[in-house]
Amino acid sequence: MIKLENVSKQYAGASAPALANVSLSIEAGTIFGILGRSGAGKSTLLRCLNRLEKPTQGRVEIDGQDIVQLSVAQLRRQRQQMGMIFQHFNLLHSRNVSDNIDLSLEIAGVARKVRRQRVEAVLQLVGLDAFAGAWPSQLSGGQKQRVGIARALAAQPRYLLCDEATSALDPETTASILDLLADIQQQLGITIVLITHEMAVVKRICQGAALLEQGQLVESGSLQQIMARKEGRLRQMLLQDGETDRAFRARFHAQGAARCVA
Ligand SMILES: Nc1ncnc2c1ncn2[C@@H]1O[C@H](COP(=O)(O)OP(=O)(O)OP(=O)(O)O)[C@@H](O)[C@H]1O
Repeated sequence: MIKLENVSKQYAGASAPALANVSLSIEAGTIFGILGRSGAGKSTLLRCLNRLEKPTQGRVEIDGQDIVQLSVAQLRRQRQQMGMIFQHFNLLHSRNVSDNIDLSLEIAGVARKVRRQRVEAVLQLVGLDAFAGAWPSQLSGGQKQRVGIARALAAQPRYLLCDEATSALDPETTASILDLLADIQQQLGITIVLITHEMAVVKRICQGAALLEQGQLVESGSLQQIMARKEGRLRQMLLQDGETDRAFRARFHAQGAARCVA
């Protein structure tokens, strides 16, 4: 479980905090979406979860341990629990698919035989077993993101952090990557935290969400809790989204939803 308590982040020289007293919980074994406009503090929040950023104040509890207080050695171990995938994939173009995945394992000191088995297993998991020897330049955007996901999973993390993982992809590819993430969550039981500005992403795969605005938390909770708040902003956003479909409304018994849809 992830628990943030009064987390604030003030960047040096910035006139306003990127995060201001944010408190929220993310249940283990769920997919959780972080929503907000550009500059709302989404990336900063995500980076506080793997301590790429150190909060100026507050607690970031991962499985009961406040990671703000960890030593460098403890932090290195903790980071192995946190896989990350990026909007622009961040693959090394001078390495083939297998070697891109293998690199972080090699750096982590994993034995060659174990690395080979892990690379094979994650390539199979993301449906790219036939592409082990391919070069990044030979892959589509969706395939590149599958490599990014495989690379993150090779270290066997308990958490997968996704920074706008589908923003660079067309709608069809986005859907297939989201379904893959949902599938992986089911198969591995990991917790996935994703940044998105698309309500459709939340509706398709998330069990919980949070909305940030100018560094402040507007609202958070499970989708059930969000949909039960009749005046809630997230409920309104979910129902106003053009893609709102019957299945979603039925899932949360959103009476009066039709009224809300433009
Ligand atoms: N390294 C940094 N140094 C100084 N200010 C920063 C830094 N990173 C982010 N900020 C500022 O903090 C605020 C929140 O940025 P952040 O990137 O977390 O927002 P975001 O919601 O992820 O935005 P986007 O969707 O555009 O990526 C913004 O005002 C941004 O300019």
